[in-house]
Amino acid sequence: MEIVSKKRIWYDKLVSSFFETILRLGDLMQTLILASSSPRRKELLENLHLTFEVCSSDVDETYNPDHTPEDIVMELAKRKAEFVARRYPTAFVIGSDTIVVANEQVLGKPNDENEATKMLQQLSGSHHFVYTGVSIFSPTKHVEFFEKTEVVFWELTDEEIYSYVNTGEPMDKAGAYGIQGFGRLLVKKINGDYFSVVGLPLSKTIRELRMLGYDLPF
Ligand SMILES: Cc1cn([C@H]2C[C@H](O)[C@@H](COP(=O)(O)OP(=O)(O)OP(=O)(O)O)O2)c(=O)[nH]c1=O
Repeated sequence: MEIVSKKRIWYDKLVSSFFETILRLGDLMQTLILASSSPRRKELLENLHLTFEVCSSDVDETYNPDHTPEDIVMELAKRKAEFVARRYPTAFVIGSDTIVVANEQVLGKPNDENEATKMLQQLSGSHHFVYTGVSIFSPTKHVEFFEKTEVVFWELTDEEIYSYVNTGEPMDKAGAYGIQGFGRLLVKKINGDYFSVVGLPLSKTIRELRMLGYDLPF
């Protein structure tokens, strides 16, 4: 009788340590997913030597123009992250969205070179705001936030705008410029987070990830 119960105890211990090991392995294998097709966002995370997957989310990006810019970017970021988080509920998923706001007008990505030229004419010689919304799903929680950065452009000549549009750089970027590329030559100064203009407020995103329980290697 005593032998049976000792065997039982030994067996129970074995089973529980097996499950503990599985749980610990689960913790070790935390998966991070960037829900974006933006090469810039991918590069920003890669520069931190983080291990992550990229999963673009093909969501509808229409929004209610009566909403505030911060609500628009957070809503779109959430849509992107949620789409991927539904498929991978145990992962940490980051979604992000960037828009440019000049004179209360929202500028997204230009549809053609003509539109890019008009956007740059509008930004020339004045200031605008870049809003980036971030939405992060953890296996148990969701957080979202936005960053607002002021960017001031030099007065641009028609030739400058023409040759910048000809580089092709404006075409997949909100406001028709990339501050990380040739577009840096159009910028007189910025007030706020540079990385947010490129598409992902890095330090705040990493801080939020850590608070959600994601183990970072630094
Ligand atoms: C203002 C500015 C925007 N951008 C980019 C960042 C974003 O990629 C893009 C804004 O479009 P988004 O719709 O935010 O992103 P995306 O379509 O490129 O990628 P996804 O929706 O899959 O996440 O503009 C720059 O790269 N540099 C800049 O200076």
